[in-house]
Order: sequence, then C-alpha cells, then structure tokens
Amino acid sequence: MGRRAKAVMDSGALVGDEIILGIVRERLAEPDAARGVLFDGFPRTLAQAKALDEMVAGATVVIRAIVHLVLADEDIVERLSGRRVCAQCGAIYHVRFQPPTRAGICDRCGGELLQRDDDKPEVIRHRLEVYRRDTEPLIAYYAGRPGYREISAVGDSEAVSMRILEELGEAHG
Ligand SMILES: Nc1ncnc2c1ncn2[C@@H]1O[C@H](COP(=O)(O)OP(=O)(O)O)[C@@H](O)[C@H]1O
Ligand SMILES: [Zn+2]
Repeated sequence: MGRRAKAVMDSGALVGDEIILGIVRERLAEPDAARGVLFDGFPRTLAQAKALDEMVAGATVVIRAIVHLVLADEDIVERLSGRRVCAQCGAIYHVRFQPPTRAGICDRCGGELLQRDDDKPEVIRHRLEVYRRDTEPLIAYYAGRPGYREISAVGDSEAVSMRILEELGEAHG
C-alpha cells in the first residue's frame, strides 16, 4: 500500500474510490476468485456499490448475500480503542476481551503490541462520522435486495461468526 494511502487510512478517512476499485478489479481477475469471493469492508461508498453492480452485470456471477453487521457506537468505540496489533507478526489482541499474557507483548512472537493510528479516540470519532456520511447510505441501496440481511454483531467473534454462518446456511443450505 502506498504511503499516501497509509496517511489517508491513519486519518480515518476513506481511500479514494478509484484506488479501491483498482485493487478489487485486480484481485477479482486472479484465478481463485472464480470460486467465489467474500468482501470485508467493500463496498463502502455508493460509487463503489454502483461500480460493483456494473462488474456483476458484465459477468456470470451473482451477489448471493449482503451482510449488514449491526453494533452500537459505544461498543464499536470500545472494540477499536482496545485493539492492539503485534508490530512483528500482525497478531491482534484486545486489552479487555483478548489480553496478551504480558501487557504490551505478543504471546506468539514476543513482539511489541501497538495501537493502530486509526484506533486512537479522536480518529475513531472521525471514522464514525465518515461511516454516517459515506457508508450508511448503502443500507438503503441494498435493503430491498434478495440476500440482504441485518445481523447483530453483539458478542465475541466466535458468537458473531456462528450467527453469520447460521443465517447464510438457512437461506442457501
Ligand atoms: N472500501 C473501502 N473504501 C475506501 N477505503 C477503504 C475501504 N476499505 C478499507 N479502506 C481504508 O482502509 C482503512 C482500514 O480499513 P478497515 O476495514 O477499518 O480495516 P480492518 O478491517 O483492518 O479493521 C479504512 O479506514 C479506509 O481508510
Ligand atoms: Zn507477534
């Protein structure tokens, strides 16, 4: 990822649509994408969603499911602000929900645990504003479609994964 994109991400803003769409198009062109794909964090703007619809319209693929994970702002802030990432191996911890054995030290490799710049409180607030303005409109864009689902993101990652799998299994066997 370029230095400019990193600066944008650290500030809590979104990377430009053309950059994101370029990354997505490139990845979709790889052979393994033919087996199906799961996007996490894409699309995040109306322009991205419309571009995705155009890609789908020109290909023999369908959007099978659209998952809207719902969580209160206060829980989002708690999860993000407590997240710590190992500078050496990338392992992810949480100061409250998944603390390392020794504070600030990675259990796996002994590396130093750091906070992402965009997980600092003032940046989290900005990310939520950007979400309200640029991403929340996607709910109305997708809500009437087959496969659209709202799923509660309350609980630990295992509980949420189970909930998502159950929801998807129910509709697609
Ligand atoms: N679809 C997207 N459109 C624009 N920017 C994006 C998109 N996905 C990720 N980004 C950029 O990357 C940053 C980190 O993405 P995020 O999904 O929060 O990471 P993670 O999944 O690691 O928590 C975002 O704040 C944004 O700057
Ligand atoms: Zn580590």
